[in-house]
Amino acid sequence: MSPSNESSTAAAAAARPGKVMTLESINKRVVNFEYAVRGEQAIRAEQLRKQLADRPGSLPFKSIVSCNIGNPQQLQQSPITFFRQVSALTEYPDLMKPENLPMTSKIFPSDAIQRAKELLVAMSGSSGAYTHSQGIPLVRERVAKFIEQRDGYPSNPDNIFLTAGASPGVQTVLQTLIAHDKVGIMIPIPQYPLYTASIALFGGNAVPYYLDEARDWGLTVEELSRSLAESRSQGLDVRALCVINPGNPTGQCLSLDNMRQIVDFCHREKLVLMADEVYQTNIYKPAELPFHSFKKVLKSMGPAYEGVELVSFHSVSKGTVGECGRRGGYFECTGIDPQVQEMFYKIASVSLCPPAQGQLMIEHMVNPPKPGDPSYELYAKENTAIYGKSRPESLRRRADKLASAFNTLEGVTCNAAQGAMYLFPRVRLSDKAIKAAEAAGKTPDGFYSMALLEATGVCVVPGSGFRQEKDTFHFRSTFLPPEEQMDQFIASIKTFHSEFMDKYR
Ligand SMILES: Cc1ncc(COP(=O)(O)O)c(CN[C@@H]2CONC2=O)c1O
Repeated sequence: MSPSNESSTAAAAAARPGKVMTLESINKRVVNFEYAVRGEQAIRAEQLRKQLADRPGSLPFKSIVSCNIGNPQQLQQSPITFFRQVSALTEYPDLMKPENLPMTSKIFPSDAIQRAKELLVAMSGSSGAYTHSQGIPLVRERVAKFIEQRDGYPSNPDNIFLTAGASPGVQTVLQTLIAHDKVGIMIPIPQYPLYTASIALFGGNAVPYYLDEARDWGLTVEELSRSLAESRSQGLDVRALCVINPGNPTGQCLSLDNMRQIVDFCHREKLVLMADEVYQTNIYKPAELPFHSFKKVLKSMGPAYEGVELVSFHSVSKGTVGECGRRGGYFECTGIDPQVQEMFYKIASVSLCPPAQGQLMIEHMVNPPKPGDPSYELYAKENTAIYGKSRPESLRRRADKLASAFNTLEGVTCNAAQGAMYLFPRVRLSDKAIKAAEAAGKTPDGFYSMALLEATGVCVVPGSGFRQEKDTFHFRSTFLPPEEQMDQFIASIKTFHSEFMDKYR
């Protein structure tokens, strides 16, 4: 190394005596963004889970109940058998070799074997191979067919991008939209923190519009207009409106009229509509509030709305599939400039491809066994057990039972869940509790949620993690614990709440 290089190296080392990467030196956006669903409570819950494993009986409860995350299979929701049979066969194709088929056919139904063979061909022979960056063409064709059958309007596989869950799809679109630091993205409050976290990471501005708790978390165009006018008056270049339907954390479902108003609003105000529809099969009032996709609503409004730019997101993480860890999702582009779609493809190609097994799970979700297939009877039974159509289904019962229990608690009100998998009760806390929270350096609902965890093992997410009306306090809980555990789960919350309220009167 030449003397001048040596001196520059020494100077560089002297200028930075410690680590290259420190909280002071790394990207401030990374330091500053927050994602509450796996925040302080979740981290503490894992510590307590480990303590219980290492020292059983050392805590006032026997187990941690993770109600902080919509993770159905962590709370004993069983996977759909057919989906796992196909996954197993695609992961170990030797099972389908002629010499093994007599044994395999005793365990795997013929339609699972046939589906696995078909999908292996679509994946150039192995689930270990990279796939097309936009996703396996056959799977995208099946997603398009599912969308056509659901909505009654054409869908083009070339406008569909398979992703490692809906999250990276949302991030791809936000990253593409946020071209400078004055870009605004409208998000609901309360909101799922994927949006605020991603907007912050990409250097944009979250533009809040408030859902109305008194009206079942209703969304009004008046509020959208207020929020948009205010942010534009502040010089923001507002480019998109994010809608989560059914809502997370609030569980509301939009009416058809409300959806038409939202599409018209985006049309008038030239906003990209980002429709997060990952809970589209978690619908608990199908008669009064069935799910309508924004794709269908937009197309039903006729040629005057052809120019509206819509991106719709779906996932295998929710509904009766609940395969969160497999990382499967997709987004469909409607009215998006083809050259911009090429940019989405370019972003996707940097990560090479979404997980193959995640893509296969998408195929199973949109193309499950049909009546007459050997696996249909079992599929229909399993699907009904989790989310029946003809009777009050399990998830719906749990949602109503837990909401009713919350509404019996002193100072608590809770809207019923119309969809999704969460309840978002409001807790009215005493000044004494609020002061104790401040003294502990926590938000009031963070203080309450942590006390709940320490006393009962129930892990929820403080409402502050989703943002909320000023001076209101909430927490978000899933209603996923198995029905047979619900009574004990509710009893522990009731006991805790009564003791907490007495302590801080
Ligand atoms: C509204 C919404 N959109 C997107 C996602 C991302 O899903 P995938 O990336 O897994 O497809 C979630 C996940 N829900 C989180 C995870 O569990 N609890 C939550 O609130 C969500 O609630």
